[in-house]
Amino acid sequence: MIDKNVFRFNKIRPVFIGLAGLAVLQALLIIGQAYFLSKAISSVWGGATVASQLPQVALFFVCFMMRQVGHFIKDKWLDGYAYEQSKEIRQQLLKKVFSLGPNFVQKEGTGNMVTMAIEGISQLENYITIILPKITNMMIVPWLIAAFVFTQDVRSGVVLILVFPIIILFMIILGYAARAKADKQYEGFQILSNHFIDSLRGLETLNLLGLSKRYGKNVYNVSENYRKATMSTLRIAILSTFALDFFTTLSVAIIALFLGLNLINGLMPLFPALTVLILAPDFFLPIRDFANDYHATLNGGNTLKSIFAVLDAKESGVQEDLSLTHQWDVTDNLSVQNLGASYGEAIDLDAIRNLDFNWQGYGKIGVVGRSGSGKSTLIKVLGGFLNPTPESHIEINHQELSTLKQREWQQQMFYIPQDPYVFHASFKENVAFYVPDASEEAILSAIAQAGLTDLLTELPEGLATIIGEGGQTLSGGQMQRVALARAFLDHSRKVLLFDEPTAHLDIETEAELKETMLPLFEEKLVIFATHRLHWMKEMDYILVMDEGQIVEQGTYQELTTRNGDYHRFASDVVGGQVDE
Ligand SMILES: Nc1ncnc2c1ncn2[C@@H]1O[C@H](COP(=O)(O)OP(=O)(O)OP(=O)(O)O)[C@@H](O)[C@H]1O
Repeated sequence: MIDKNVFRFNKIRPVFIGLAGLAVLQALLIIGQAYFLSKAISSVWGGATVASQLPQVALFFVCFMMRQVGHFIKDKWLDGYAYEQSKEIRQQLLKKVFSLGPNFVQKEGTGNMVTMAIEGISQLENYITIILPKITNMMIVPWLIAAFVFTQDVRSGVVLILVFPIIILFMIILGYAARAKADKQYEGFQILSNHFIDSLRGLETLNLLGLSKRYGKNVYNVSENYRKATMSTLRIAILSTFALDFFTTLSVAIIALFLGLNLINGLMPLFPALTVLILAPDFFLPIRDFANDYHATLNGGNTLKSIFAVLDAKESGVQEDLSLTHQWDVTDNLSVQNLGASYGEAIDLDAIRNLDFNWQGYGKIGVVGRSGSGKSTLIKVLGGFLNPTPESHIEINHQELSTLKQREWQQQMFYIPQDPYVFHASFKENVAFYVPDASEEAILSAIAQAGLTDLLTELPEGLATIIGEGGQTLSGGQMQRVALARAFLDHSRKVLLFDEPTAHLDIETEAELKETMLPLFEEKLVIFATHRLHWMKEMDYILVMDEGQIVEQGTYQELTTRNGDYHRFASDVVGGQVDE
């Protein structure tokens, strides 16, 4: 009934103890209410004056008011707790997603992760504020009421105790059916989220290909499936509410019948009969309350399970403490042997394998190869965004590492992917991303070096213009130049990993930028993956990749004089066989 993941919330024990205390108090107040009300009515019935019963009526009101105050305090307290917990879990979730990296998000689906962090967390709040108190009430309140009823009329107590397990049994049977439906509904929800984000991202492509209508139909079908799954879960939820209402009303009616017959036959005085009759609906109230939100319990349970599954996801690759306390310099050494990596266990062939190379100090290493040869994968492994296979050997300054996901390494590294991300923030903030306290003068100079001055003059609010999604949109080439401007601004990072940093630029623009980029490469370790061979002349060393392996390596001189893979690749490029 209670999802065991709940016990992983912070400070949940005191919460359960508090809820249990409040449930006991509530049960006592319910009993008090019934007791004083029946006392007053039965005394007036027995001939006492109304005035003489005023103290009983006042006590009834005190119990009634205290119940309401109890509810209010409980709601306030749980709201605060739920808010704190959801904030904490959201932070943990984001931290975990960051450390699991982009491949994990890609595998799980961006839409799914977004809805989990937003909608999922609000369901979790719901679970804490609504479901937990209802479950605790259900476990405590009926038993205290039943105990009191036994002191008044044993037969009524027996009826209550007999009906309770029948209702629970019914709930379990319906619960099993509802769980299967709720699981299906949750799965549908995840598919819908992924489909929706996917279609928003691909809107431009779909429009261009004239497929937006067909794809729209696809989203419609997925949402229809989700609607059907929701309706089917609701059907079971409504059925269970109806069944519970039916049984509880029937039980109250049976008790009323017994009490009525006893009263008519003079076997029982009015006071206990009235008290039991007032208490009987309150005995069933917690279970009815819970049943009304049973559907939300299942959803909350599913969300908890998926959130904690992400939090428990194993981060492959242990974080050894890399002892690199200074910025990369001429004395430092990077060596990889038998390096391999894959994107998932299901994929048979590793995206890269058996890579060996060794580098000391500064220098420019070019990585070339056909599309799909593994250049980006190598850069991702070197950047620590993708873990290598367990057979790989990586060493920095002869320190063996199982992954390059090392804070000390990543903090001195600068990475430009094929499609750099521009955040929804001002132009200035985007450029000063790595150096937030850079002076305006330095930012303007970096912008000029990246060839973005023209864009800046066109932006309505200059440096303060919001760019990125929801702001001024930039072209692929402009985004790459923003990423380059970030690199021009940050002189402290000595390791540059570039994955086709100029892929979205035309040849003329690239030639212009190349002049400003080359000085940036001085006194740095640069690993530069590209299709465009003219960069290779500037490189100190070249790795030629094909089908996930380094097929040739050496200096530009060596490779151009040798009639090897580089030569063949270069002639294919010149001959137009390779898409540049
Ligand atoms: N996210 C991913 N999930 C699964 N497989 C992938 C993923 N990214 C790349 N691959 C596969 O890994 C192999 C190497 O791809 P990679 O992107 O490293 O090549 P590349 O040389 O950088 O190509 P390009 O120049 O087109 O970017 C390819 O077979 C590709 O299909």
